[in-house]
Amino acid sequence: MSLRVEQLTFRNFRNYDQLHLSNLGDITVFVGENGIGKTNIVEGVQLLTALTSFRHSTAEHLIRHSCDSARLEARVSDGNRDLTVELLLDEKARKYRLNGKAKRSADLKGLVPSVIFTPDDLELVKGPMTARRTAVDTLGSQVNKNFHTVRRDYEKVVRHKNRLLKDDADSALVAAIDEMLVTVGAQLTCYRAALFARLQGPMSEKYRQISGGRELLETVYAPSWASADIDSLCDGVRARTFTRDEARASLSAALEARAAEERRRARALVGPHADGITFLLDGKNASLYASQGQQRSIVLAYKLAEAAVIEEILDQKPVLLLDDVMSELDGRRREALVEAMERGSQTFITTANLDYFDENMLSRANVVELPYKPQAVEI
Ligand SMILES: Nc1ncnc2c1ncn2[C@@H]1O[C@H](COP(=O)(O)OP(=O)(O)OP(=O)(O)O)[C@@H](O)[C@H]1O
Repeated sequence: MSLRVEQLTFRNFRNYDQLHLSNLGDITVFVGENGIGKTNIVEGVQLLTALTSFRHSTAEHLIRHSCDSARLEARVSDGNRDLTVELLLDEKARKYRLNGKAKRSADLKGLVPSVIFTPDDLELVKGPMTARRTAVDTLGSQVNKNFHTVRRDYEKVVRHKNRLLKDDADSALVAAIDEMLVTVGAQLTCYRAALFARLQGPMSEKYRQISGGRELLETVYAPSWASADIDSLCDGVRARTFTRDEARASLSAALEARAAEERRRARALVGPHADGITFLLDGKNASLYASQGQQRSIVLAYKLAEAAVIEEILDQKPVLLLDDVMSELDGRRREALVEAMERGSQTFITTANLDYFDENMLSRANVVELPYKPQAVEI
């Protein structure tokens, strides 16, 4: 059985002086006026489950104004195990503890996975490539600790390389960092490609359900050494996977071919930070051609596929965090979400208006009305 969040306690987190929520059931709906602190709760749960914040918040943002530190705690249980996950924040550090023992965040990844869905997620389709890479990497980090470590190491290598190129450093130094880039970059590319291969099927299938089978959704993962020109990507490339040695060889060749250009532009152009991820609707780039409604459906299909992949890899249903998204979905898309909840994922939902929820769902939910001044909330 999957671990579920049973209790939440926040101290000096965002606008909460104290927040204590107990007896959390399958579905909890937080309802309240704009600016009351609904999203803050979802962010807190994400920090205690996915161990990251979709707002990419710093300690300064997370700690309640004029306080020095914050503490967040989740009691989780699967009926056999009772665990306490804590996050302690101050200006200098972000420390996690499990049952009182200090843990690196990498060690807790995947313990209580979550999938978050917010209105800003439209960026996943219409935003820059980096939004799609980040989404895939965040998922990868939850399902595979090594993915998390390799991605962090890779980011350090690229930062270092960019510094060298900016300083017009000696070519021996650039060659040395390129060697590291090939080793770490090939690993990251292989992890991404493998994860993508798992996501593709469920994503297309969820989209088919949501759209009533009217359009075909495909996803293309193009490593930085391949052409980013969608029109030139044949079916073979769409489905491509490769071994680590093949990735190393392709990365090395691309680095060599573009070395002069990297020197001229004084930045790293080859490597997983330049990989392309594209959604295609009936063969056309969805970022450019899909309507707003189609883009929303792609995001929803992606999120539902994420939940399916997490469950498949970790054998654990992820917690669903739905921040103010019900109002944006039409009946068919809402049904797809409700169906995912009914498959047993614990769900936290925020809304300013309960009218978007059907009676049947509300009757099964724990509805928490946040008070006007929610500094101290005890439920
Ligand atoms: N570090 C902080 N210290 C104190 N208050 C904060 C801090 N960070 C954010 N807030 C407050 O939290 C509130 C916003 O909370 P949140 O984003 O959760 O609102 P919401 O209920 O989701 O609103 P909406 O329905 O408009 O999306 C704002 O009033 C903001 O001033």
